[in-house]
Amino acid sequence: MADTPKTPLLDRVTTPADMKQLSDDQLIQLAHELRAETIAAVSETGGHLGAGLGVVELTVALHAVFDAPRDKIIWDVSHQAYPHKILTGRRDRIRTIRQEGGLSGFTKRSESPYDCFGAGHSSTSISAALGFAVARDLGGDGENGDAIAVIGDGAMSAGMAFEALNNAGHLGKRLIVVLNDNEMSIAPPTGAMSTYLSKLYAEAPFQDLKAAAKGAVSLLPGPFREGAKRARDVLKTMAVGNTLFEDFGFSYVGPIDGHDLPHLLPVLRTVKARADGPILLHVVTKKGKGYAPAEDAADRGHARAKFNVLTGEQSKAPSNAPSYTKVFAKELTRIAAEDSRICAVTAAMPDGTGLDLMAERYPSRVFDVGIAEQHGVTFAAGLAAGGMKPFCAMYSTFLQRGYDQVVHDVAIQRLPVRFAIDRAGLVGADGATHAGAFDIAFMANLPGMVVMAAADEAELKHMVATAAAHDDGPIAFRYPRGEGSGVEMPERGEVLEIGKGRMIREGARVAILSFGTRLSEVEAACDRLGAEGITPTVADARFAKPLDEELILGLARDHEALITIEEGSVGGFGSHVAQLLSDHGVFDDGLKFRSMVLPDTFIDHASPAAMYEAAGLDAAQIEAKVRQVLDKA
Ligand SMILES: Cc1ncc(C[n+]2csc(CCOP(=O)(O)OP(=O)(O)O)c2C)c(N)n1
Ligand SMILES: CC(=O)[C@@H](O)[C@H](O)COP(=O)(O)O
Ligand SMILES: [Mg+2]
Repeated sequence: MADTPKTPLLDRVTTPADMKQLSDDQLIQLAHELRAETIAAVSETGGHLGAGLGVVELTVALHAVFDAPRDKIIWDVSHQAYPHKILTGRRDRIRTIRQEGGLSGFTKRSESPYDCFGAGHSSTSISAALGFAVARDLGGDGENGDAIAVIGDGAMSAGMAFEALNNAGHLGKRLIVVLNDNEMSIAPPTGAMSTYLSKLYAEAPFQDLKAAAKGAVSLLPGPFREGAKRARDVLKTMAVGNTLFEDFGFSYVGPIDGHDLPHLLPVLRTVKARADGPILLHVVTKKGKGYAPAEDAADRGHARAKFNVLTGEQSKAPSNAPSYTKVFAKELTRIAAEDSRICAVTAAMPDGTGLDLMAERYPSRVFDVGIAEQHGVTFAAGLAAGGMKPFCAMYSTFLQRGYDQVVHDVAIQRLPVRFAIDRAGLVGADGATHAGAFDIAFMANLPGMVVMAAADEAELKHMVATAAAHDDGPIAFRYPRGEGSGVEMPERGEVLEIGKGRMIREGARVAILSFGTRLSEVEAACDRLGAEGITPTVADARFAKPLDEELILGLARDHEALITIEEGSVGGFGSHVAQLLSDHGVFDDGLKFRSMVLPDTFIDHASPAAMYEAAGLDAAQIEAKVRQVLDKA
């Protein structure tokens, strides 16, 4: 693996059509080359590794058997789609993946006709595939292709996947669902569904079937001769019967070894030849397959920084500042030691939210509900109603999925659920699907919801303590991905007064009211302006709801101009401040008001700094805004 991989077959494949010329033996060789190329590419860029390695053979088989882009192959989450990208005309750009201006780390319709449906969030593939199947049958775009959803066992834990199965079973359309079961989510999967899937292949005569299938294929002189008949026999033997999926109206085929192309190819060919309704093919794979440092890692190489291919060692930028996630998790664990009613909920992100730290100490008070944000929020509401103090720790972008539950189950009932909203703002390489752009707007609009944003990691510590102490209704605090700014850390978080901001520096003429971690950029801008004698006042709002009315109205009264800034979309903090000023008739007195928010576009992946520059929210653009309101632009 140290040398540049030799890829004679991969060099011949510029689109999946080129694979139709290859024999089954050559497809096996192609899979080897594709795996080597995937490892080599991700070692140079970083990104999602383990899931892609687990579906190398499946990717080859699907593209060899089906005819994309006429047939629609829909990758759930699509973090496993790197091999698909390599085979579908993007090999020359695969080393740009997740970099500014480069390929997306997920499927994206605007990137390629082979990415027929974009993703990033999980468990959407069956619904989308069913939509394609129905559109096909209604003559939508005149195409007649198959719709194939490839969904992982983790993604299958989500309610949305079952809503789709339920609907698909009822409609009875020809639809192919490939369940890629690697017994892993990002962390080991939890829940009854995971246990059920494991039982399916533990109980099936898996090895025997595998041998039978191999035998059937080896009898064939050529890959296609009598292939359909033989594979049909294989299929007949393999259908297990009485599975949950059959009760949903699907034909169930499997489980089969997803790394065994001589097994996979004839089964897929037969599925293609014979499916006449919804069919679920249960494929068993290994996340990280074929690369020891990934296979041996606890997360099976889910995501990696750039790494050394020989050793698997990752390169990481050195930093002394703690990550926001760790600060949250440590403070919560400290408080949990003092209060046995503190508990926490994660939706399949125990490491990402830091709750694995708390789970080490208090396993019975940390709940991983699977990829089930909707359930997670209502479960937290139930915990709160039952007298516990739940922290619902979710990434901003994934909390979107639980929004009705936030409104209906938490806010309307004024239940004291504490929302720890991680990955708030622009996250970088994961791009638009993962940007935490909307939570300020969608949380602060809810009556009775307290909404805070941490300006730095010390502030976050205070906000965790504040949330723990807040029993009078729901409360949310947001913080970004990555490391803090290295500020001095208090021993323990202080409980903040609800609805009170803080003054950072007193100046004249222009006041900048910051909500969240743009504060450091605001300070940098003011330092530069100070050299020219322009000295804005700076305040940290801390709360978007309730607003610190005294502070804000005072700033408005004492300055010619007021600028708000936040790492969120329009409709958030700035809008609430504008409403307050309007309610108090402040604009009538001639205040110049500017609200700096994310632009009304989805910003493509790049470094967070580059994304904020594109968004117009960096120090230089804050400086320009101050000059502009002072007519000194
Ligand atoms: C709605 C939503 N919640 C959480 C995530 C984060 N996430 C990305 S991949 C993943 C695990 C998916 O597991 P699985 O579907 O089994 O795929 P595998 O990585 O095992 O191939 C999770 C939890 C997400 N993408 N979307
Ligand atoms: C595919 C997916 O949704 C996750 O793997 C996500 O990329 C994790 O993001 P963090 O790296 O911010 O935890
Ligand atoms: Mg999985």
